[in-house]
Amino acid sequence: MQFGRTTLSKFVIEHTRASHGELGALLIDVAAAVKTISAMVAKGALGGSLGALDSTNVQGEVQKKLDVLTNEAILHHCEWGGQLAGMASEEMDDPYPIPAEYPRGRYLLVFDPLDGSSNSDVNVSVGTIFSIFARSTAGDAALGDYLRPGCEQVAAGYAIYGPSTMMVLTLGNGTHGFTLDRESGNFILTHANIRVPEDTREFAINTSNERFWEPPVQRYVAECKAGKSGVRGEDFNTRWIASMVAEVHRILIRGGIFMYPKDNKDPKKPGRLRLLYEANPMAMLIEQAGGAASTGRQRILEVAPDSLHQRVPVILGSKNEVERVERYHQEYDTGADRPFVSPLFSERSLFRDNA
Ligand SMILES: O=P(O)(O)OC[C@H]1O[C@](O)(COP(=O)(O)O)[C@@H](O)[C@@H]1O
Ligand SMILES: [Mg+2]
Ligand SMILES: [Mg+2]
Repeated sequence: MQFGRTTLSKFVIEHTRASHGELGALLIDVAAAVKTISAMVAKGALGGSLGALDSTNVQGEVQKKLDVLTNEAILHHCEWGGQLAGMASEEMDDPYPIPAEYPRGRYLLVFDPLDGSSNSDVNVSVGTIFSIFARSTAGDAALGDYLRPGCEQVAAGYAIYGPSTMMVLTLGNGTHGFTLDRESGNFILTHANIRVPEDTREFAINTSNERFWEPPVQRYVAECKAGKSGVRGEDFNTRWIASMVAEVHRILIRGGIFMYPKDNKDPKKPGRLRLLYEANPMAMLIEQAGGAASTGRQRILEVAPDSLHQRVPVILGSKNEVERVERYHQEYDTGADRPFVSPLFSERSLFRDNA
């Protein structure tokens, strides 16, 4: 390591003086968990942890061995430090109380321990996503403490386990990327103040769901696909990795739009991604980098959660494209995208034989 470079530890302690370093100490524990997970994931088939278990999580998804192991890694790295009032995760039905032998703090840590876990068996990038809220006092968290809108997050971030391991972090003052230097074991600030380009010609969506999307999303994607020959007048490129972390990372680095929109595939699910530990932290990171994050009808960070594992439509990335998709939703909801047809000439009109 070259001395003088900014490590994640130095950065977070310097930027959390207002919380007397408590939040910084928690983030250092999260970074330690990330290093453990990075080593675990990098072992691949040699680690004996690939493949599925017989169990399902609260969302009815088959758990991978790595889903469970990475969840435990975060719990055990972060439970003892005295900063936390509780934790909640994609892989646990209910919030995790801090064990009796450890002191309580005022922070709540909510996380997706392994995002894109179906990709771990095929050696494609996966990640960890986390979100941090603060209570006004230290003590054990109640369920209601977790149900806060994303605009109240005090920090959010993700780790990406790709060719290199990175942690991307926001404390509400820009979005910053740190690359793991495996020789020294330190995360080094390599991407200060990341900015998402406002325009893009790249979109990411799982097009196998096209028939289930709402018309505004169908309209947007159809226009991108029409390229030079359509209303956009430019060709677009498409990407789908099926790891939200990898998609968001690409968008932070070179722009783009990512959509997992509302669809009618399963009426019980208003979206695929989970609000508290996927959408909210990514929305904060993207907004802090100058991008936008929306459900199509509302800023994600303003959605008031009503349950821990609630799902939400997600449209995020380059500002001008996200705003265009929002406009298409608005035009659809108000009927402004449909030509006006006088009721006199509609199906059952005065001028038709309605008998
Ligand atoms: O398989 P699909 O429907 O394309 O869904 C992909 C999406 O699901 C996720 O893998 C969900 O995350 P988990 O792996 O944590 O359940 C996202 O990372 C990704 O964007
Ligand atoms: Mg996930
Ligand atoms: Mg997951």
